[in-house]
Amino acid sequence: MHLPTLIVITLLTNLLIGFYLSILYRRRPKDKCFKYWALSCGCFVFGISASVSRGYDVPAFFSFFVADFFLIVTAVLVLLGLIRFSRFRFTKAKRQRSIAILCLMTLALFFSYHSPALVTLVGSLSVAMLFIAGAWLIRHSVFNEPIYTGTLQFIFILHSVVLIVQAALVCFHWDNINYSGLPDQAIYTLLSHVTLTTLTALLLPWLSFLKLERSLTIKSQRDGLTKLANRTFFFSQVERHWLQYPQVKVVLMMIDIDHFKEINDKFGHHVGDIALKAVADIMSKGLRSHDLIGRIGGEEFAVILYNIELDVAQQIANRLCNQVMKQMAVIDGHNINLTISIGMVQVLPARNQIHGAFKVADEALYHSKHSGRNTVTLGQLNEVSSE
Ligand SMILES: Nc1nc2c(ncn2[C@@H]2O[C@H](COP(=O)(O)OP(=O)(O)OP(=O)(O)O)[C@@H](O)[C@H]2O)c(=O)[nH]1
Repeated sequence: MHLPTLIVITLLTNLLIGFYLSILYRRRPKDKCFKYWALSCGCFVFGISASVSRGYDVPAFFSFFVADFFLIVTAVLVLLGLIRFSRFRFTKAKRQRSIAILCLMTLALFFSYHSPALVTLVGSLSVAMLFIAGAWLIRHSVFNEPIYTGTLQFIFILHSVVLIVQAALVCFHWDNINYSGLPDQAIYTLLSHVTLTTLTALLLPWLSFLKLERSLTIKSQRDGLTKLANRTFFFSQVERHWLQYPQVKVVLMMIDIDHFKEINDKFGHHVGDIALKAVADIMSKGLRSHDLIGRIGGEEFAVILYNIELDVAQQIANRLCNQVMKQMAVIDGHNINLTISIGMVQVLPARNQIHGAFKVADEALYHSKHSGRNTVTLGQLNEVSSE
């Protein structure tokens, strides 16, 4: 492809992506990553435009030092955006070390711009190093989209390889490099460099949309106060599991806080909320990570214990009652003496007992309430028996 045309297309694409990212940043100023990535597109356009001037009668300070400096800043801004995006812990020590390395790169660039070969070597290796750091950063950050982060990591590594090849070509043709630019062979590495930068600029906003979509999905599935599954999500998960694993025995527990209205009336809703969160915490910590816990009403919870024997489930239910009684005696300085009542039933999903199971567990819970509360009642499909 005709090089000037490709460069013009790349510059225009980067300008458009930069403009788009700046609009995103204006709409969501909390997401600082967009600001850094928008600025990085701008710096890239400026850096490449400055380096294009190498074929003309432009001072080497501008066409080499300024151009390569802006390309280094481009990579730095991409990394800063990634740090913001992934909430990577960028400690003070790491920040100081990074600033020191950047100062060294700038100094090396400044002292080498009188030699076209040396400045190109320093510029290429600096940007390659920054992209290796980017790949490392992606690897050590908590991203939830393995395919896209894998692609991004691959692009970063490929980018570093391309720049290292460019540096090698410079070493190889050291004496042929003059102020009008790189040797012919390096044109391909330059092309790869601009293409990979454009790909990165395209992938980054895409990644952030996936992240936003995921966080909205999680919000729609969770109860805002306790962070447990909300009613809709809980029942959809139960149905899904019931259909997917019809042979797995499960135990369903319905859990209700005793005399919760009195706690609200006596101590206020604020204390009631703290108590709800504390009960949810006790359940989350006391159950296995694959069990499903949901807040299905104001002070009512439901739990599905998967693949469990009935006697073990009963022990767990009794333990929960005891833990709540002991740990919830005093909340926020008030003696609230909170307890819970539990109704439970064992179900074999294959027998299509879902709806009946909730009814029986509810009846068992009702039985617990009427037998003095702070107790567990085991229901059986078609009959209810107190423990
Ligand atoms: N603080 C707080 N209270 C809530 C919330 N959701 C529901 N409630 C309260 O929970 C109380 C439930 O009261 P009831 O249904 O009478 O039940 P109870 O007082 O626990 O009595 P028993 O269940 O019979 O032991 C009501 O006062 C609701 O206002 C919430 O998110 N926060």
